[in-house]
Amino acid sequence: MNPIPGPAAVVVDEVTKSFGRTRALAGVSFTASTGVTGLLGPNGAGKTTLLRMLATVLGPDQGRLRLLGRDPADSEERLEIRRRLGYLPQEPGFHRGFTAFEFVDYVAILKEMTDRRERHDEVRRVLAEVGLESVSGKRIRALSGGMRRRVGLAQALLGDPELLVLDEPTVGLDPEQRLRFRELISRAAEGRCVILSTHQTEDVAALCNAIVVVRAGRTLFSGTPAELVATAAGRVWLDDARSPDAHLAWRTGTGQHRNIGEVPPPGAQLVPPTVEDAYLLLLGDESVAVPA
Ligand SMILES: Nc1ncnc2c1ncn2[C@@H]1O[C@H](COP(=O)(O)OP(=O)(O)OP(=O)(O)O)[C@@H](O)[C@H]1O
Repeated sequence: MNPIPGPAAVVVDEVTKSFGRTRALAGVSFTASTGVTGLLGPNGAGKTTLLRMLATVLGPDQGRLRLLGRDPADSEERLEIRRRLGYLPQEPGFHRGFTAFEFVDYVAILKEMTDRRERHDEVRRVLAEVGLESVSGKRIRALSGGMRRRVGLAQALLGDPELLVLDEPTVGLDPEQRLRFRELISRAAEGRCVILSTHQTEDVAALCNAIVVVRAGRTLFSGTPAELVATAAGRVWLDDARSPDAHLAWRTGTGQHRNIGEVPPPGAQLVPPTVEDAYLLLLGDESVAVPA
C-alpha cells in the first residue's frame, strides 16, 4: 500500500532538540499524510521527544514544524492544532482510582467539552469504539494492561481528531491484544493521519503505509515499507552455518542460519528480506547482534 496522496498533515523539517548536554534530536525531517506512519528506532533515538513535539507538548530548538497546516510555535495556531489532535503518551498518567468512564470524561473536560450531555455521549462513543463499553464503570486499577492501553486510545480519539499521535501503543500487550490493537489503529487511520512509535517491526510491516527510522536524533530512512524492504534486497541468505560475511545471523527453527549482511558469499541461497531485516541492516552496528 502506498501513502495516500494529499496535503501533508505533518511536516518536520531539520528539527533539533537538546536537554542540557543531551542532543535528543539532531536534525530530523519527514512528512506524513493520511494513513499510519510508523516511527522506528533504537532506545534513546529520540522517538518520544519527536512525538511530544507533534503533540505540541515540546517546541524545537531549531527547525520547522507544521501540523495540520498550522504553526505550533504560534499560540493561537497551537490551540487550533490541539483541538484537532489526539495523543496517547508513553505513560498516560492514569488516575487509577477513576473508572474508565471517569478518566475519559476528565480528559474530555480538559479538552474543553463543556456541554455535559454531549460530552458524556462522546465519552460513551470513544469507549465503544475501543470495545470497552462493558467495563466503563470499572476502576482503571482493576483493568488488564491491554484494557488500560485501550482506555488511553479512547481518550486520544475524543473529538474525532485529524491527527493521532501514539507513543508505543502496543508495548506490553500479549499477541492477541496486539492484533486487536492493530485492528483499532487501522480503523482509526481511515481518513486521518496516525503517527505511532514502536519497537515492533511486525506491527510496522502489518499496519504502516509509511516508515520513518530515526537513530541518534537523525532520520535514517523515510519511505514506504516496500522501499525499506528493497534496501535489503540481495543481502539476506540462508546457510547451514553462520556466515563470516554476515553482519547478523541466527539459527532458525529449521536449523538453518538466517544471515544478513553486505555481501553474501558466492552461491548463497538468497531469501526475500522482511521489514525487520532491512531495519537491522539500516541500523548496522547499532543493532543488537544475536549470537549464532
Ligand atoms: N526531559 C528530558 N530531560 C533530559 N533528557 C531527556 C529528556 N527527554 C529525553 N531525554 C534524552 O533524549 C534522548 C532521546 O530520548 P527519547 O525518549 O526521545 O528516545 P526514544 O527513542 O523515545 O527512546 P525509547 O525507545 O527508549 O523510548 C535520550 O538520551 C533521553 O535520555
